[in-house]
Amino acid sequence: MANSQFNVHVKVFEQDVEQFFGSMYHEEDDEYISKLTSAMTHSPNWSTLRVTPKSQDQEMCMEDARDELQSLINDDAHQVIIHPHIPDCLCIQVTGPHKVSLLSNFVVVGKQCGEAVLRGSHVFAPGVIGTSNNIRLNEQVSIMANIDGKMPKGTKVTSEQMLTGHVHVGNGKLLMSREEILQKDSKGVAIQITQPIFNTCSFHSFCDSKHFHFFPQNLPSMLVSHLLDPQYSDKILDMCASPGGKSSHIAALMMRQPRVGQKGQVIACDRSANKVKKLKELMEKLDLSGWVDCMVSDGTKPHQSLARQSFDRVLCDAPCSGLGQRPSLGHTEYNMQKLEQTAHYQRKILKKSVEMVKNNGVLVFSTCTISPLENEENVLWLLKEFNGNGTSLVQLDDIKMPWAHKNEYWCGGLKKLIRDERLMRFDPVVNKESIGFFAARFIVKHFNK
Ligand SMILES: C[S@@+](CC[C@H](N)C(=O)[O-])C[C@H]1O[C@@H](n2cnc3c(N)ncnc32)[C@H](O)[C@@H]1O
Repeated sequence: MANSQFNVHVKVFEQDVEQFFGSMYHEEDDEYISKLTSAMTHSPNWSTLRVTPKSQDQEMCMEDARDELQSLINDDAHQVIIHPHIPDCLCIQVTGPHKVSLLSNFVVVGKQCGEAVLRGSHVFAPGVIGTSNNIRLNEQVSIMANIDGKMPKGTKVTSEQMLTGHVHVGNGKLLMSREEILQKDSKGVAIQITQPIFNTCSFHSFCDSKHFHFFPQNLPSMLVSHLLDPQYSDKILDMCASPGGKSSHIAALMMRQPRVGQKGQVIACDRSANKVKKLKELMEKLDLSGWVDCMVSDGTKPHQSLARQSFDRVLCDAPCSGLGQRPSLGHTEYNMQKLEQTAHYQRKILKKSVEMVKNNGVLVFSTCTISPLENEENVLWLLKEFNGNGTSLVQLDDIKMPWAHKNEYWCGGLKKLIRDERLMRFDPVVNKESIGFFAARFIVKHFNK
């Protein structure tokens, strides 16, 4: 049963951030902010997986991929659909919010764990903070997410404590005793979700059928690699590549392009050595090591082995505030000052990204946030910084963007850009199918003097 009462009373954004968004998004809809905060606590209504044939020589037949995924899921309630516009995307509908009854016994989890449950995960032992008294193995319990983060681990919790500061995120079956769950270094699934608020098939890592890899990836992230439009012989730089979703997608697209010229290459960089190690492991698992080279490189000062103006295409999928991620139980770690700092940091990486692109090459910039400081404002900054008066000119590419924002929530100079439909902006209020996201594609020219 759908629960129209799923109005989670959490503060989604800090007050100054909410005020700022309010000042940016107001013209046609003065209820926009309340719609936005409600949308942020809800799940997108599709789960999406990217499909890649396991062998380079195998044809990409989406009907076969859909059938193989459907049999892998083995559940008629979750129908797999081929996305009507994205050639390598399969979708599974998310239903909800469902009405789930509050039970007398419960387990309290941290905010992040609660968000993971809303996104389809079971509860893993490290995410548990406390429990009600006398919970028993195999019984049904309610899962309550602690929002303020103030409850100490190991608390025996009373129902009165649940009246404020907690959100009911689903019910499940207890698979471990209280002692097992709360002991140090406890691992594994502690509660198996049986009654989710949002119901979907959840995939936490990629899975395989006989002929296909299925890689869980959100819909706009998939579009980014299509926007980059990699060709078979391209040399491509991914400035911020971990955990590797887009690098692996770019390589998968490249290898299926007409084989003109020499085989190309993706250089997948990240600042963190540990993340680069995991990136390499992922590329090996996906049989992409022959296409993707992974290296430690800080985007604010790229590694000296990476020659300037040598890449056909550069992706700057910048570290961001993540304010588009949903369902969310609050993005309150970001105030305006932090948003400004994040946008500033992105500019440093963007500037270096421009330097790495060949003359007449392509740059794609993307974030998973809805903060205009990091998105539209950074686009305006980039166009001004490289306006051709110096040694480089950066221009928005003259293509119509899929999913460009058609509604004019934006004011001032930004509105013109939106009208031009040259920015891809997923808005959680408008785009029910996805998280909040942003991307833009540029052509870079250099005048070497
Ligand atoms: C949005 S994530 C990238 C997601 C990735 N493109 C994908 O599709 O899987 C941003 C990444 O940037 C990395 N990062 C942060 N600062 C960086 C820097 N100065 N240079 C390179 N990478 C950086 C972080 O480690 C993080 O993994």
